[in-house]
Amino acid sequence: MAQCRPADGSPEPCLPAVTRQGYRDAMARLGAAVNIVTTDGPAGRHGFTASAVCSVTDSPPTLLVCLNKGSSAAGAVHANGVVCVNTLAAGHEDLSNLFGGRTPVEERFAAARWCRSATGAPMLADAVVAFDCRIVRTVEVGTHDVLFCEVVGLAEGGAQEGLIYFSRRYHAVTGTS
Ligand SMILES: NC(=O)C1=CN([C@@H]2O[C@H](COP(=O)(O)OP(=O)(O)OC[C@H]3O[C@@H](n4cnc5c(N)ncnc54)[C@H](O)[C@@H]3O)[C@@H](O)[C@H]2O)C=CC1
Ligand SMILES: Cc1cc2nc3c(=O)[nH]c(=O)nc-3n(C[C@H](O)[C@H](O)[C@H](O)COP(=O)(O)O)c2cc1C
Repeated sequence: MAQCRPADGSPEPCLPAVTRQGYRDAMARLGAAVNIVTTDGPAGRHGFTASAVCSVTDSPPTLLVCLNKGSSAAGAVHANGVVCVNTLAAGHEDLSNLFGGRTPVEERFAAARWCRSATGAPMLADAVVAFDCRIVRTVEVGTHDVLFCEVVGLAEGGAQEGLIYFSRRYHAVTGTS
């Protein structure tokens, strides 16, 4: 790596200080699947786009979602206590941008077809895969809440191409050889 100096006993740090923008630029190089995380219940329907989603453990099946505390979806997600993580396919780029902010909730949902999952959270009809979840723990870290979500239902779709967000752009990836 260009910034890494040899370990020659020098007291200087090996890497420069990390700024917020530097961190974001670095994270832009870390490709990730794109998901729409939905919720419904007493606090109403909401949803947001999330790339910060990751598997935690398979026993019990648990994934995590990082949710910005300032998101308009945050109140509903916490109050309802359930989410459906809908993993997007190639062709869902516009839907991802709609759920990516500043669009009224009803406009977001009007742009796709949804089913009701067992928890009540909206499940995207043509998702690559959908994880129906109950939020079992929340940990606050800086600007975000890390939601630990126990998966109580699964639905696999038939899409052949997934969607990856890398270098601030969407890329279709194929699962067939
Ligand atoms: N984890 C998050 O909250 C993420 C938020 N976003 C938001 O979506 C919009 C478009 O994203 P980009 O074009 O990739 O722009 P960007 O240049 O702001 O972000 C580059 C990368 O940095 C990370 N990142 C961005 N904002 C972050 C935040 N507040 N907390 C933690 N990590 C963050 C993500 O990995 C993102 O792909 C931005 O407003 C960005 O803040 C995007 C990806 C993840
Ligand atoms: C590709 C992409 C990935 C995103 N990933 C996340 C994420 O992991 N966590 C998060 O809180 N926000 C993420 N966002 C931003 C939220 O989708 C957005 O802030 C959210 O919809 C709230 O906007 P609102 O307050 O206008 O509703 C992402 C946006 C895009 C476009």
